[in-house]
Amino acid sequence: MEVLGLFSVPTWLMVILVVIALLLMYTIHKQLYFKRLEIPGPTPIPFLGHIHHLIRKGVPDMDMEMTRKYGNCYGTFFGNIPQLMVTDPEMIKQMLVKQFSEFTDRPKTIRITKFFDSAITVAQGDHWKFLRSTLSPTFSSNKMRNVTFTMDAICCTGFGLQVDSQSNPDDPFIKNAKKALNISVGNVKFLLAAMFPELQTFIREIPILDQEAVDFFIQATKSALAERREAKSGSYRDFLQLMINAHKEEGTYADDDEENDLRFDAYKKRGMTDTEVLANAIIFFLAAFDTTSNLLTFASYCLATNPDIQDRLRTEINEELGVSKPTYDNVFNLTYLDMTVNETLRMYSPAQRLSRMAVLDTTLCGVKIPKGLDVSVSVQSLHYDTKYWENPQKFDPERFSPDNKDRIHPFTFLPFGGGPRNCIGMRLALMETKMAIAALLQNFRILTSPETEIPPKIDKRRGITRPLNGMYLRLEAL
Ligand code: HEM
Repeated sequence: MEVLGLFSVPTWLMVILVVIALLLMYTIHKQLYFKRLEIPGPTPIPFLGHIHHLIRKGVPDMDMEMTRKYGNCYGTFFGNIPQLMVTDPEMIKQMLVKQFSEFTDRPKTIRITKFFDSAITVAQGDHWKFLRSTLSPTFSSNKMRNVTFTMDAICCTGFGLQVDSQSNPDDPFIKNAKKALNISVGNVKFLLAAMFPELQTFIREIPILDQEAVDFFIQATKSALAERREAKSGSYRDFLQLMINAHKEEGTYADDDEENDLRFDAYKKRGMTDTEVLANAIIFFLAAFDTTSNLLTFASYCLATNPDIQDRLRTEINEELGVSKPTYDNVFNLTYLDMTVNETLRMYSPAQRLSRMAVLDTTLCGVKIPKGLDVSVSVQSLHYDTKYWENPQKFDPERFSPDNKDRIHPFTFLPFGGGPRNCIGMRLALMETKMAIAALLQNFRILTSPETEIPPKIDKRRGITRPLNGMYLRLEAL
């Protein structure tokens, strides 16, 4: 093929060059998104955006570095998908609470599977509203009074199954929970979806969760469901039963394939489908297990490395509880325990980001936000910002004392998110963690060992803050 009559290029080469040029124009157009909105941010790499930073540094470190460089509101790219990062407390309050109706949904940056579209964490609009109002009663204080420690509690509140995580670390529930959460982003379909978001309509399944483990939970929940339906007894009081009741009450049980009316009333009428029951049972389990167990791990580490704080906490527990077992009611009266858990959540927040999506064109404190934009909050940047926390690297429960608590700048401490779409399991998580710490300190002294990593290295490639090399501590019986 002649080019401008000057030289000739083989047709196949010409086609390749044109395709490359078109692809470059595509990615440049996508990545000029924040320039068009006049929002600052680091220069993205064509197609990858800032994925390379995420892989190299992990979410918390990347967010902190970028916040230092670009301030409280800047744009980044996950592939070609724009993400607005916000750490301004006023903007966060507007988005999570005051303008909630404009930010009701989480972004579906990458659609994992159709199956998980039915999960409360992912569901949108009226569908989410229906799921949230159906599932919320599970976490009433009466329910909380009847449960015990993390894995057992979640299996018990969620599935009505007996799991003994304390004495059997090989329990299939534990093994599969750990496996399911080994989320991998180095997957070709996942990267393609990030580079060409439009392809997501065609790429229906992006298996970033371990499918074998997900199948394990699907089977476990199906058996629990079948058992309930056969037994027809009203003795179960967990959330699986609540979900089953949700469609029994209304009588009109919908087919999973049926196209449902998106109005809230229509959802209420049709009750929950089998897929919704299954997806939510699994999501509750996954959302609950790793977060709570890591909070407990880091709380134990903080107490082991701060023996004076541990002694003061034990004194409070002994004075208030004596030899009584920790319960829902008595642990929530322990002020210093609350301060210690909050400070652990500040330093080692299991959740690293909160995300919302604009459901319409709007503005947030004067910043123009187009419909569909992912707006994310970096929890770690907020929790370590020297503007709000003096000497943030220091473990200091006094920050949360009754005297100091009121001085904490609102919307700078967000371990459980905020607004109507905050963590539905917050009370359960706090109760389990506080009961576990109280029981531990009544019976043991928590000590470091020669293997304890101080400070612990954090696994940066996971969505949840956890120690990279496990946590080695010693327990000395009292
Ligand atoms: C220390 C433990 C936990 C932490 C730090 C934590 C943190 C969070 C955070 C930050 C969010 C996002 C909130 C937002 O976007 O504003 C969230 C959502 C959620 N959490 Fe938790 N969580 C914990 C334990 C649990 C437990 C025990 C359960 C259930 C048994 C649970 C179930 C959920 C669900 C279902 C959502 C989505 C809520 C919705 O979209 O309506 N979490 N959690």
